[in-house]
This record gives sequence, C-alpha cells and structure tokens, in this order.
Amino acid sequence: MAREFSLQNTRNIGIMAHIDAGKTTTTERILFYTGRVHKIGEVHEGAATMDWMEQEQERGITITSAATTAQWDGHRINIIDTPGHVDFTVEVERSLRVLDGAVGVFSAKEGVEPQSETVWRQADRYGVPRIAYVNKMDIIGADFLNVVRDMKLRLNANAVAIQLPMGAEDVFVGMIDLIERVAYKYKDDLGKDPEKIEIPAEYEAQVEELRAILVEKVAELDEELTMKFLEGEELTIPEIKAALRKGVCEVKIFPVVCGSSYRNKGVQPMLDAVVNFLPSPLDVPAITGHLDDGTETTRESSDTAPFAALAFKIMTDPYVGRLTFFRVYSGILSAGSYVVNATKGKRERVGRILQMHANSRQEISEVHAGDIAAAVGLKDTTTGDTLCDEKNPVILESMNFPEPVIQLAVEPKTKADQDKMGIALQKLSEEDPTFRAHTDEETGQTIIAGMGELHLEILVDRMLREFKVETNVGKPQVAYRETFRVPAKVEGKFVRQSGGKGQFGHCWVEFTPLEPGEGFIFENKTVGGSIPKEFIAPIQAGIEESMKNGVIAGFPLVDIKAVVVDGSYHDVDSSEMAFKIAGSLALKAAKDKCSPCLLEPIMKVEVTVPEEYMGDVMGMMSSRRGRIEGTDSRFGAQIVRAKVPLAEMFGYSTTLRSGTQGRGVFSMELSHYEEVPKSISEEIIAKHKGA
Ligand SMILES: Nc1nc2c(ncn2[C@@H]2O[C@H](COP(=O)(O)OP(=O)(O)OP(=O)(O)O)[C@@H](O)[C@H]2O)c(=O)[nH]1
Repeated sequence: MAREFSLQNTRNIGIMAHIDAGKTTTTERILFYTGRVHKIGEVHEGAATMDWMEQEQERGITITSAATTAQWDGHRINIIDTPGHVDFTVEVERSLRVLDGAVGVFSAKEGVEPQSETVWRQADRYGVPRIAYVNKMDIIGADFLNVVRDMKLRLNANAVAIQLPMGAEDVFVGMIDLIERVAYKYKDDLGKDPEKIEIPAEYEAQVEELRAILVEKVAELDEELTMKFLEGEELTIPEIKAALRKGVCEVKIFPVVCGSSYRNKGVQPMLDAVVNFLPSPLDVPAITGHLDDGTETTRESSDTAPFAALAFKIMTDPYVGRLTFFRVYSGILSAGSYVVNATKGKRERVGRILQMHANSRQEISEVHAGDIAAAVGLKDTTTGDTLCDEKNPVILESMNFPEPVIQLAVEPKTKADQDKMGIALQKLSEEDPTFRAHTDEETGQTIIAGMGELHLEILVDRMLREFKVETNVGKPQVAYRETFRVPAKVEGKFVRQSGGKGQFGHCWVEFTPLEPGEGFIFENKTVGGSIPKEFIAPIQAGIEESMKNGVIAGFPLVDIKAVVVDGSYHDVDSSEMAFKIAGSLALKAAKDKCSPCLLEPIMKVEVTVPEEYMGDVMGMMSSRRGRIEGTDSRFGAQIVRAKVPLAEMFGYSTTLRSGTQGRGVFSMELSHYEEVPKSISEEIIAKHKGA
C-alpha cells in the first residue's frame, strides 16, 4: 500500500499548555477544521471529543494523551494531546519524546504561567521545535505583545510575532499575517473561514514596525540573508518563510501567532503555521539507538529502512483490549506480522493496527515511517520499549521516568474486590510507569505510589470505574527513601547445617554511599574463587530485594554501591538460594554500620498571589520548613518561589485558597531529595514501626 501522505507532508505535533490555557478547546477546533468532527464539543459542557475518559469530562482536564490524526492542506497532522498538570509530567515527557514539533498554547491574559514554563523547559530539554499560539484574545486583559515579551523574559525564548491581532477582548476580529502582509477577518464567532482583506490603515505603521523586527530576526538565522539584509536589500516572502522554517526546525526561533479558539478565530492560520514551520520527520535529527553489542547507531526516517518504532503509551480499551501506541521511526509495519521487542528480547505478533481519530478509529493494513498508530495484540510491550524488524534489531533511545514521591495504602472493600484489585493494579502500572504498587512487608498492606495527590486520586477512581474495584484508601503519605551515610564492610552469612541437606552462603560486602540519583551499583571484586561465579548474581539479587524494603522504616534504599570483596562456600551445601539470603543478610547488617538515614522529596513551589497576601504566603512557607528562593511581580500579581518538603505541602491548596480568598494559585514539581531532619525522621520511623 502506498503512503497516503509523503514524509515531507507529515507532522507529528503536541499541543502543550498550562492548565486552562485552552489546549483542549484548541485541539477540538483543530479537529473541527480538519474535518474530523462535525459538531464542536465544548469543554465546559463536558462533551469535548478528546476528553473521552469519563472522569476527564467531569473534571474538565485532560489526563491521558490521546493520539489523533487530522488532515490540513495536503498534510497529515498527528496530534498528541499532552496534559497540563504537573502530576502528569510523565505524560508530557513521553509525548515530547515521540513528537517532532509542538504548539505551545498561552493565555493572552496570563502569559507565561508557572506550568507553561515547566512544559516549555521539558520541550527545551528534548530539543522540540515549537510555535506559540496566544489563545483567549477575546478575554478582558488580553495583550498579545505582552505575552511575546513574557516569553522572551521568562522563558528566555527567541520568540517572534509573525501575526498582529486586530483588536482585543470583545472587539478581537482577526489577525494580520506579518510575513505576507495580509489580514484575516472573521465575520462572527461561528466557525466560518475568515475573509482575506487588505491591512486596515490604522494597523499599517505597527505592522511595518513588527515586520522589520521579524525580518531582522530571520536574517540572523542565515548567513546569506544576513548579508542581503545588511546591504539593505529586501528579503522576499519565500526567503523569509524558508529561513524561518529552518530556524524553527533547529530550535533557534519560535514564531508566535494568536487567536481565540473558543470564539473560532485564528485556528486555521495557526494550522497553516504548523504546516509551514514545524518540521516533518525528515527535518529533525535521525533517532539514535544501539545495537545488541552496544554500538551506537541511528535510524534514518525512511520507508525503505528496516522497521523500528517506539512504544510510548499503553492503554486498556474497553472494546479492543490492550492498545499499544507507537511512533514509527523507520520502515513499514504490516498488520498480522511479527516484530521483536528489542528492549525485552521478546517476539510479538501485531494483530491489528489502528489509527485513532478523536471519536473513532480506523483499521489500517500498514503504517509507515514517521507515523503514529496503535497496535492491538502486543502482550509484553510496555512504555518506552523498542519494536523492530527481527533481522535488524536495535534499541532506540528511550525516556526517563521520575520515581514516585507520594504513596497511600489501598484496601479492597470485599474479598471479591481483593482479586480484581491485583489485576487492576497490574494493568494500571503497565500503562503508567510512574505508578507503582507493592505490598509492605511488615504491615501486609497494599501501597500505591505516584507523582502527586491528584495522580493517585485519579488512579483510585479508575480502579472503580474501569475495573469495578471498591477500595478504602488511606491518607496520602510521602514516599520517603533511605540511604547510607558512611561506607562500611559487612558480613552476610547464612548457614543451616542441622539435619537433611545443609545450606551455606557467605559473603563480605563493602557498601558505599553514592551521589543522589545514582541509583544502585553492584560490583564483584572477589579473588581466587572465594565465591564461585554462579553465586555472585544471587548475592546481588538478595541485596536488591532487601533494598526495596529498606533498613530503617520500610522505604526503598537508594544511591548505594555494593562491592562483594570476599566470602566462602561449601562444596555440597552452597546453593543460589543460600547466597541470595547471605546477600540480603549483608544489607541488613549494614544497618548498624552505614549510618542509614531517611530522604524526603523537596518540591519546587511557585505561589502566585495578589500583593496584599505576600506576607501571609511567605509566613506560611517558613512555617512549613520552606526556603524562600525569590519573589517576582507579574501582571500585578506577586510570585513567591520556594523549596518546600513535600510532607509539608499536603492540604496546601485548601490553606492557600482560604488564606487568600481563593485568589492564590500554586504549582509544584520535584526538585530533589534531601535528608530528613533528625527529630522528624525519628517520628516517621517510630510511626512506621508502630503501624
Ligand atoms: N474566552 C475564552 N475562553 C476560552 C478560550 N479557549 C478556551 N477557553 C475556556 O478556558 C477554559 C479552559 O479551556 P480548556 O480547553 O479546557 O483548557 P486546557 O488547557 O485544555 O485545560 P486542561 O485540559 O485542563 O489542561 C474552558 O472553560 C474554555 O471554554 C478562548 O479562546 N477564549
């Protein structure tokens, strides 16, 4: 089957925004104008097409990325809806990983809000080319050029206006294309195409002024154009467009457009900008990966190269079962064929391939390089895995998932719920790598862990709705960690030599603290066969298993190095199991020698409040063990930036709301882990032991 759209005419884009900037409304309008949806769904009526999960409609926020396909001006645009809440930052990250470009949506009034900054920085990290769409031009206080300025100031972004709005607030009627020098005027709010008119006289001077800035910025992107510009020659429209496109693809410049999605204005010109300036899969660097033997390699974006794709999302669909969303980087995949999951070393059969539209799906027989689709039938594939041609295996560069910071105990209401809960937890954690579930060794409770209160609340809700599991939920608690402070050499010895076959495992292990975030390193430095080779891996397994439950309060132990330096064995009685227990005993013995301590997540918090509440907010922060890092003022509001332990942030939204008459907002994300102060740590240990 031939490609429907060439690689050049393919765009994989994300729509990223701060919560409430209008991402869902904008995506809705895109789907409407690209002909996929015939009735515009309104977010506030709870009928938005992208927000198809029940509780998303109720909450009015977009939780899960849904990939959807649209067509515009002879191009295929695959859109990944990314969530705006920081609790779902992993959704943002995984989407950014598979996209070639993005549209950053900003509110014309609020400009760059704390969370738009977070997503923008994530996109910076992944080198994602972007255009910016300044939405809500119809609301009171809308100021397009102010947002462009804000982007430069707060995001340090080389932002450039390529449009100028005509009017603002309730007299916002359209926009002027600064490159083409043409205006788009909308007759009403009803979703019709705009009329192309000449620039109204009152805008002419400002258009020329802004166009001069644009041309200068574009000229800077290209040596030849710089010369031409300096010699006073006029740059042609095709020259400007080509240089701007190149600059965007190289993440050097960010064109800014405007509109009001809600009032059906500006979406078509924004789609033109997507097609004109955002990269096709051919315009971004080829994806890197490595072969079986570890050699680095790249996969070019082409149908004729061997098949390679990255699974970026697993979803359980009530009708078709397990859906694996994947982005094809190279080659072609046909329905019914076999692929290898190179990450897991497993062969998988691709049953059906589906292309997702906002409210329907289409079965397709094959999917080509540069495209996004969903597969039915993959059993072992999870998020981040590489799927590839059996004869040409490769592991593509994957993504990083943050560790959970918050946890709570869940208890099934009835015996029947108990069995279903196990299945539900397994499925949910397969879908979401930042969601974990485990059983606490000491209390026997089931503990679920995730990225924030809202994250866990939604997962508990999904257990009920999708899996019909009723649970009692404990209070959210901080997911502490444990680590060692000093190095020590300890002994782990397991001997059973009374009656029957004996057991003998014995090792000396040197434990050393590592830097935060370094995880776990294991080495074998035994000499002269003091421990036979086959017993080394079991020692490691024993240590790692015990690390999961820590040594002081049942929290996972992290950032340590374990080196096996010596030990002994018994010709008959030694077994893998005995050495595994010896490893675990060594770790337990380290408790007395390595000075273990508790680590707590410290959050980066930003609170925005009207001036008069500044003092109260600073006070609240200090009483919560917070460190104020700075303050700013923006759009007449004050912003307080602080680092605060997560443990002190529970219930903060309520406190802030009541303390500021509902006028304060805050955002937070993980900054780092830090040692818990002694007095508090003693309390936590005592509480946990007593539980
Ligand atoms: N006046 C006005 N309101 C808008 C516009 N765009 C969106 N809204 C409203 O702003 C609110 C938030 O819009 P959404 O589209 O849900 O925003 P979002 O960024 O997708 O939010 P999340 O899905 O929660 O992350 C809704 O009530 C919209 O109706 C606009 O252009 N003008």
